[in-house]
Amino acid sequence: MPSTRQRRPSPTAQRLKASTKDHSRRTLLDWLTLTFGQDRQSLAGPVTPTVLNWLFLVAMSAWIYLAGFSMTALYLLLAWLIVTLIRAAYVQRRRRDQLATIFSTLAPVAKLPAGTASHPTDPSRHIRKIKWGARALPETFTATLNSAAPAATAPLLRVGVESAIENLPHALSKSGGEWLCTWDRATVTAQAVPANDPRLTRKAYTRKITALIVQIFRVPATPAAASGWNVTIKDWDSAPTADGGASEYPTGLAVRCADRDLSDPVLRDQVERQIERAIPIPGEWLFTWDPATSSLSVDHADAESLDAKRKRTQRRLRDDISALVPARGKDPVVLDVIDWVNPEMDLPRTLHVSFGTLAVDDSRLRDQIEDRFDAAIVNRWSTARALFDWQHGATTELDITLVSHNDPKAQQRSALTRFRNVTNAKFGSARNPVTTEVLEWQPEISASGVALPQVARVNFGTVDVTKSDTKDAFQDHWDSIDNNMDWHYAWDTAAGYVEMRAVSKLPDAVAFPDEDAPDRKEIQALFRAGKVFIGLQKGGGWFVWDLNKIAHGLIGGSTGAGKSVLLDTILQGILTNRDLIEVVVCDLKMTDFAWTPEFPNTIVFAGTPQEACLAVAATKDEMERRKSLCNKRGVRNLGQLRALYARQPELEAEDGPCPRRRFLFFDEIGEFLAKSKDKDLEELLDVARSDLESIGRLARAFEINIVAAAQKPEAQVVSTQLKLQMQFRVCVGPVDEYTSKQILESNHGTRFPPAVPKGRAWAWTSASGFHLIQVPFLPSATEPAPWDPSLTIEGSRERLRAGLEAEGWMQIQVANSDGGQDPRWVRVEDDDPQPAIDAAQPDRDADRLPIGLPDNAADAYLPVDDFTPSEDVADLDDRAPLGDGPAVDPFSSFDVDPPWDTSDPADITPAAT
Ligand SMILES: Nc1ncnc2c1ncn2[C@@H]1O[C@H](COP(=O)(O)OP(=O)(O)OP(=O)(O)O)[C@@H](O)[C@H]1O
Repeated sequence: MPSTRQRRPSPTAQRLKASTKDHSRRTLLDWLTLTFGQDRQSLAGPVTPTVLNWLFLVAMSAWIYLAGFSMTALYLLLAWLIVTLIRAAYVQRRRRDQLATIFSTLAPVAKLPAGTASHPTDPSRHIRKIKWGARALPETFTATLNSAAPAATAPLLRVGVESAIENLPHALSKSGGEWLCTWDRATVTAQAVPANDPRLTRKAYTRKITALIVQIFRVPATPAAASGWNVTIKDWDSAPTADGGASEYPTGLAVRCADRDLSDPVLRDQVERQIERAIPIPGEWLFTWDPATSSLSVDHADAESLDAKRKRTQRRLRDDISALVPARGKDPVVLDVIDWVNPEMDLPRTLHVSFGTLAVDDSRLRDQIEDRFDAAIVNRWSTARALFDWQHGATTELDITLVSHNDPKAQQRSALTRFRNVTNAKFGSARNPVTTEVLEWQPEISASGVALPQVARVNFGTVDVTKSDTKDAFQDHWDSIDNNMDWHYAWDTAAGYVEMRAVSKLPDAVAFPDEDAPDRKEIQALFRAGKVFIGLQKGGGWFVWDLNKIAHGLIGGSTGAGKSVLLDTILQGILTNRDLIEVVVCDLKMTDFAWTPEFPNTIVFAGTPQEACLAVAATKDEMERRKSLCNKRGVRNLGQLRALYARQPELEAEDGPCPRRRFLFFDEIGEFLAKSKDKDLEELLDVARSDLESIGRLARAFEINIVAAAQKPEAQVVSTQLKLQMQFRVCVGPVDEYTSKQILESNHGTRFPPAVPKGRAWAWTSASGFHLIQVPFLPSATEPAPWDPSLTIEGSRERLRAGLEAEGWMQIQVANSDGGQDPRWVRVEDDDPQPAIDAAQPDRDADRLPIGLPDNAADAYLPVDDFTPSEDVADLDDRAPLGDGPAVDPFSSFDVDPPWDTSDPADITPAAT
């Protein structure tokens, strides 16, 4: 029987058979897995299809056991089997598709291996713990990233994976739910949550914050660079929303910044501002930077908390100062509060500002920064003031200290600001600013409650300060700073600056010093050196008329202002120095100076115009005599002649004693020189006028000096020629502009402060310019001080008499033309006492009238032994009125108590009385 050989199935048939077998097995597996294990989406509470399937089987088993197997049971079982089989085939296939989708979506970002075409990667090896929901869509799953994936090592880069997950459909997609990702190192668990899940708000915040950190720190997207970065939300809080709900917000962030340098203040500032702007929260973000660990902690604080206030303060001050610096250069302006006034306040005590290499060394810019910053401080804290301490080096640093507005330093600053602004506004311009600096402050606040400089300097830049109008205007302005003191001005017009030093106020009245007072001795020493003390000058020091430089003087002023008193002080020097000086007194009124003939060196007293004309003529002759004497001895002036005689006494023995300095003294010269109706007199006057002009022109070398007083020295009376020679002028008391011009050739006579005290005058020499002075009070006869009757001022007559007595002179009485008697002085040792001037005939007897040198002059006057002034004396009026010294009362030894405490030279504050 032939064996029938069975044919082997074809490969296609074999593959079909195997596939059918696989399919059947997978269908069975799918059915078993889904029906009895994984059909777990909830139908109602804990009831899931799997639970129903198990319940159905249990119920069927119980039924068959109790009722026996029946066809109904069979049909039911078959129906269930078919339904579950179909469901399993459909659901499991869809789930596999979903899993494949999840895998294929995540594989690129999670760097998951895709496998090969023949051996594709099984997605369930990487996507695990899947919980399926409705419509075969995932509800949760876990994926473990490949260690090469950026998100596996760099938390800030997880957003790529999360975004991929968020694109996947899930069981709650339809109802608007979202994926929520939680990370455990490289493992991400995705969970679909409903749209109203509060964690979604946190997710949004976290995502935004992370993106912000990446953006503001420019975190590189490479795993290596980003691995040290992390952002953690420390905690959350919720705030009520407008619709009555509540919304969550983060209350703390911890940012780890790999090895980024966090010490850069600009970066910090930018980060802080951006975080605040991007993540607004109810309250305030506080930033704690730790450059050592490269970490930043951002914490929420109540907006009204101290820390929040301090942060805002620091931020605003930083903005204030930054706004004041022109944005030049790269360096930012960084302000830090170093410490606070006290632990409970947000008022800073010290601040530090770093300007880096910004160009802020221009003093104007610095002043502007200081003024405006100070204004900002005052705006914020009305009682606080800022003090500034600049340090310029490679970088510019500034320490700012806030102090109370009562602090002396603060007052100094605000005073300086005021001076600076006013001075600049008045004298400067935008192109040419005038800068004011205070070199030294007075230690005390002034009576008016402001800080005042002791020494200040104003630099005028290119403003022309050679003009006296500009100088005067500036001095008037500066004088108005305070009424309790004066200023000494030292101008350097070439360099364009003036330095002011606070000095004692010019007193309203001061007595001429007592004869034994040091100031009197100094005045005397000056006089003997040819320097006539005139008065105390405003700004400190004495106004001294140097006869060696300026020969003739004119004193004008309104009646009763103190002209005669000034002339008395000059006469006092003349009459005291009998050995050196002689004087011709012309007093046509015969009132104020009628007492002068009593004294030995009044060689002529002229009381009528004729006498005065004679006196002038005789003085002119004397000038000629002196001139020819000098010519004879080949010297140019009397000083040289005196020196020659000192070297060669035999010459003096031959010529006779060297002539003394002669003063030609006129009271009311205007009245004397005015045109006379008397023809003879007018002829004499004409000669006198021209004699006076030549004396004015030539007499300096021969030591003849004119001192003339006139209320109104009008040009038609006192000739311009003569006035031109009188380069020492004084205007006592205020006068109108016309008179001022007659006296001073300027309007200074109109420029007196209100309530002019007696003896206040403008004095001028061509050498020293104008000075406001106070003439000390010296009456011709002892009388009470007009400003204080309890003080008695010894008159010049009494002083001179005492001096004569002390020197061995004796007063005698001589008959005068009125039948009375006048006093005269004679040397006691003289055999034949002979007064210098006969009282009865003051000028009518040429023999006895010593116009020129009297024959007995050598006996009558003390020897000329100390004429040559010592250097000290010669320099007395050149001394710096105040120098570096304090504001000194130049007549501190006077009887009048000055209105301030002279024991403390720096103290210009009026003493409490
Ligand atoms: N330096 C002074 N200090 C204080 N008081 C003064 C001073 N000078 C003058 N007086 C007061 O003013 C009065 C008038 O002064 P004085 O006689 O010198 O004025 P005068 O200008 O010479 O007036 P006249 O032109 O009328 O002679 C004095 O009696 C005195 O009371």
